[in-house]
Amino acid sequence: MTATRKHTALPKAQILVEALPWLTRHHGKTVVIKFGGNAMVDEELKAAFAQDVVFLRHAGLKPVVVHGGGPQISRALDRHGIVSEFKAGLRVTTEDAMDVVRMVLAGQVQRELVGLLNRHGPLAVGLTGEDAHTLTATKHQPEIDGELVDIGRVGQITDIDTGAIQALLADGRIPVVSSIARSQDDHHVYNVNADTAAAALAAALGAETLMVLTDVEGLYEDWPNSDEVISRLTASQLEKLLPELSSGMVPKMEGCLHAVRGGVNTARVIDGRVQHSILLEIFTDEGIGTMVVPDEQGES
Ligand SMILES: Nc1ncnc2c1ncn2[C@@H]1O[C@H](COP(=O)(O)OP(=O)(O)O)[C@@H](O)[C@H]1O
Ligand SMILES: CC(=O)N[C@@H](CCC(=O)OP(=O)(O)O)C(=O)O
Repeated sequence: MTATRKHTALPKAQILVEALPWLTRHHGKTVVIKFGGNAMVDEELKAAFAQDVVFLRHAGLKPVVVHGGGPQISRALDRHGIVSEFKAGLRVTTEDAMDVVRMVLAGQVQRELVGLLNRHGPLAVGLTGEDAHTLTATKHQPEIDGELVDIGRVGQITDIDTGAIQALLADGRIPVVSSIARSQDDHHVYNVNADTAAAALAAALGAETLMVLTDVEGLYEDWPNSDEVISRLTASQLEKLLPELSSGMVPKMEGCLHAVRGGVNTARVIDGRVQHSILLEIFTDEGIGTMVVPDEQGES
């Protein structure tokens, strides 16, 4: 009986041992995980995401969650009779739309993730970039066809104060951040793309890794004509590719570039629709999805 039990438990022990090199490399390190709204497919997946994050925390890492909620915002705007429009991958955000964005991100999506994480103990604390000056922004006007375009209350991050997040991490908590920023004069709030916010936070926190969970397998080489995923590229290679990218991939890959250039060791875009995609990263040397590395790490 005991021998049988030992026999069936052995593969499980081996699996834990296989994770050891990754866990050793990341012990005590900060990992910023961006959970995209498109990757929040169903309840099971969201619960599995929470388990993975709690696992990392108990394995000695310091996970910081930055969440999106694009589709959830679009649905809520629709209910308010506001049509969603995107320019340069960013939501055109009127004053009225901003109220809805804030309500959905901070009041719904963030609360839900905090709840799922806290099923495992008193770990997660939610905040938005407005809290403790975490994210300060000015109005962002993207350049489209050589002209600056007004897209309303969309913010470009100018300052980051990591104090509140660092304090939570030091206390063993898991910060869950909504991508809303305050203006310098504190008169209004801005809608910040969640990929951009996650990347900026990863750089400011000196994170080891940025993981971006989305609804595709990674960066496709020739999207939408082929589903060949680029598995690894350097910051310079990515920089050359940026002008060719479209829609949601623009802020995502710009964010990865910003993070890696800002000192983050690796930035990864992975398929959040796959259950336990974060843990799968731990058990595969080259990882899944697309990995962006600093130029010094070259091609391999
Ligand atoms: N080269 C590309 N490779 C993969 N996806 C791309 C590419 N170019 C554009 N996309 C689009 O970007 C989307 C992901 O961005 P987005 O919709 O903002 O997701 P999220 O909610 O996770 O931030 C994909 O679903 C795909 O439609
Ligand atoms: C300025 C801007 O576009 N903000 C985004 C914020 C949410 C987000 O980025 O969510 P995903 O990561 O799920 O796309 C928006 O309003 O949709």
